[in-house]
Amino acid sequence: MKIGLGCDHGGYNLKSEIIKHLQSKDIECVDYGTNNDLDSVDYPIYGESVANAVVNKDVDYGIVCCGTGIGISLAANKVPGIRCAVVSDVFSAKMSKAHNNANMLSLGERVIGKGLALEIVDAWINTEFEGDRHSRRVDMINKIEEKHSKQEAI
Ligand SMILES: O=C(CO)[C@H](O)[C@H](O)COP(=O)(O)O
Repeated sequence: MKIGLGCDHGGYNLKSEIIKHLQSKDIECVDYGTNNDLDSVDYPIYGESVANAVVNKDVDYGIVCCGTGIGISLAANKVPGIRCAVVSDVFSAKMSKAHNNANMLSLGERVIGKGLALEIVDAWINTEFEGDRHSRRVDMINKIEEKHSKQEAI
């Protein structure tokens, strides 16, 4: 499994811990920045970079972090094909994969501690999409995306 990771300054420390954790499990990580917590940067840049890597299949999944996990997930979710879930508990992490087939996970460094964040990451990585009725609903989300991108082109 290959995971792309990205963050702004507010999520840099958590992203670094997640990379260390994943690498200790021999999971390949591609880091799309940012590279420190001192320089204030704009989270949409990093949300979009990781989202592009996921839709282009450069990586299998994306994990992004900012202060709350919200802004960077909003940016990632603007890229067609991305389902990025902001998660702060283990149950939601599992469900975001099992029911929503989330291909990106977003975490808030200013919201949850490292211990919980790593448990969330493990739960998310180790949960499979259940398909069945959930496929129909994910397809419906994709249809909404298609409908609105066509409207944009008019
Ligand atoms: O959580 C975030 C976006 O959802 C950002 O990390 C946060 O807004 C950055 O704030 P600041 O520039 O004050 O450090």
